Amino acid sequence: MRSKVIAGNWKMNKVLSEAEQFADSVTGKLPKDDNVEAIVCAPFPFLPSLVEKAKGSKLKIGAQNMHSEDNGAFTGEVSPAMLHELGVTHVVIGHSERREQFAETDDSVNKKVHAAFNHDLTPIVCVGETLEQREANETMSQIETQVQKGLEGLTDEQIGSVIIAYEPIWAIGTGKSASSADANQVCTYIRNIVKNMTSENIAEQLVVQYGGSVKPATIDELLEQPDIDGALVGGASLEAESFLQLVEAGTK
Ligand SMILES: O=C[C@H](O)COP(=O)(O)O
Repeated sequence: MRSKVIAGNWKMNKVLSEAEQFADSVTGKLPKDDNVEAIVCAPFPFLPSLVEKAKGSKLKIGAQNMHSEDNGAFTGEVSPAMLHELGVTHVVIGHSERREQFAETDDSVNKKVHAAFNHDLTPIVCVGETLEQREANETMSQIETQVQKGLEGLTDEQIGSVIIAYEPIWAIGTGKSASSADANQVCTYIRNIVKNMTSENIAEQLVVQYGGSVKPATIDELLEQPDIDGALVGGASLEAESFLQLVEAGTK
């Protein structure tokens, strides 16, 4: 059985003291259940302190982006090796905000996914359609392109350990979540794309999350769906109490 994976994506929020307070509030209270994983993907300056505070707890710490190269003349960038040495375990790749505002493409996403595996980081690969694409019935073709290109050239074993986050762009930060049935339909489709790219059983290992206005009040219904294995959560992951409720939902 696949574990449920609840990942908070703090985006560009909090200052270090608030991040540390959050870690102090949640680390001792996370459920011991092995069937749920809890991750916080935080801004770069918080990572060393959060990794330290999460030691010995169930909380894992992720980054929200990285460069695909190991090092070089890339002013302002952070490499996968830097993240790995800090003790970061996960990295969000290709979030729609990065695709839209920082010109990330399926090609750069693919390079970063390979780089993540080269440095023992688990990539959380974001895919999703705009409202215009949904209304034009282009959701599935958009998702198919993003998944196929994003995972191109990976081994079956690597594909089986990727986390894919399905995040319809119109649902992000809008308070307007996809219905659980609609979200599940796309997550099933993602699993089928991966089934066609890999050998037997790999797609069954794949963790597919839903993201987009997930709240403690809506997570149960989402996690009851057969192909939704967790959530990538922005706003509702910022408060310790709400994050704990989301992770608790993964134990049910
Ligand atoms: O990465 C997280 C998503 O962009 C969802 O953000 P949200 O939960 O604030 O809608």
